[in-house]
Amino acid sequence: MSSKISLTRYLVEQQRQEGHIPSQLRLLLEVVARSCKSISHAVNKGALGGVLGTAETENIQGEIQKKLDIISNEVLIEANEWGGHLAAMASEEMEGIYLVPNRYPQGEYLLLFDPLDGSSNIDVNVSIGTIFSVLKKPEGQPGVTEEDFLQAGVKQVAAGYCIYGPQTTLVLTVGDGVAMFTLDREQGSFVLTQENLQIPPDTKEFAINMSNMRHWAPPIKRYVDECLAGKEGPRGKDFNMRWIASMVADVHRILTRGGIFMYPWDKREPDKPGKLRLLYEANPMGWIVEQAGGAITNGKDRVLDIQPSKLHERVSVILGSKNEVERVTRYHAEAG
Ligand SMILES: O=P(O)(O)OC[C@H]1O[C@](O)(COP(=O)(O)O)[C@@H](O)[C@@H]1O
Ligand SMILES: [Mg+2]
Ligand SMILES: [Mg+2]
Repeated sequence: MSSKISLTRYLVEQQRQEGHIPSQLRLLLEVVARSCKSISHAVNKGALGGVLGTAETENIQGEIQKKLDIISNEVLIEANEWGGHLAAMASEEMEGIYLVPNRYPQGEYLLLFDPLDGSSNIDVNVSIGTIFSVLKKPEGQPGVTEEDFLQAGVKQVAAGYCIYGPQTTLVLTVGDGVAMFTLDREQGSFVLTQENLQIPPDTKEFAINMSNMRHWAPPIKRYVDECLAGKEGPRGKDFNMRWIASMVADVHRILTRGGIFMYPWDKREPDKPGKLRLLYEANPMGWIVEQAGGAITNGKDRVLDIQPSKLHERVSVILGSKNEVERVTRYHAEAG
């Protein structure tokens, strides 16, 4: 790239030329990006910053929190409660919604996030990330309630993630394709490094936690069995497998070179639709994937059309290269 375009300049251009980003949303996204930069610094310090290890507390999902889960949550809350033009926030790490202090006029937006995705990888120095989704606060009433957050993924006005890996990279959509920004540590700013990302429709790479194979539903087993059969099987080609156990890292790979990612329903906890959370994991990642020409379903329906019924709702996720996602979804339909 000949001239460096910062995230700020990119957003200003989008606002001016395309009319996609109202100024309040632009400022909000800049605050989120600044928070991700702080989290990235904390991740980089690792043991030197005292951020590794477990905090000995549980979140609402019954998961033991890591120190970095809590630190990242605090960074996002503190930065956005004063600077983000928000009415309220919701997070994987908080049971209820977080109302920003009263101000006039009240912020128009709702921010949802998974402050630290891939927690099991924190202490082993493997890529982790932050996922975020922005909704508009429904009009017509002064306060904010949890119901205001229960909007289908198609209503998102911005979505993104930041991956803390060998590079810190922020990926963003406001509904006009997907753009990628790399953190320039010397300058301290995110610089545009790719625009209009496209996921190839076909792939030879799948991502699923294979240790759960015995618990899967038949359509998932059928799909993976066919991949494993390789050239000699019905697909007539060999497949490769990757499972990083950080959704951000698996999705980032798929955005870069294609692939399919699955965290489906399984028999371990039959009453749960899946492991991943609809509002702050599946919906933002799903919108990014769709904006890059990919697809996301829960095996049956498009995830972005699901009407949520609770804040921490879980969902089965099949996302990535379009033809592969359609195949897995068809296998579910054929199995009834
Ligand atoms: O350890 P498992 O069961 O393979 O689960 C891995 C999945 O869990 C997650 O880590 C869940 O996210 P959190 O770390 O935010 O709870 C995903 O990022 C990842 O895809
Ligand atoms: Mg997560
Ligand atoms: Mg998390």
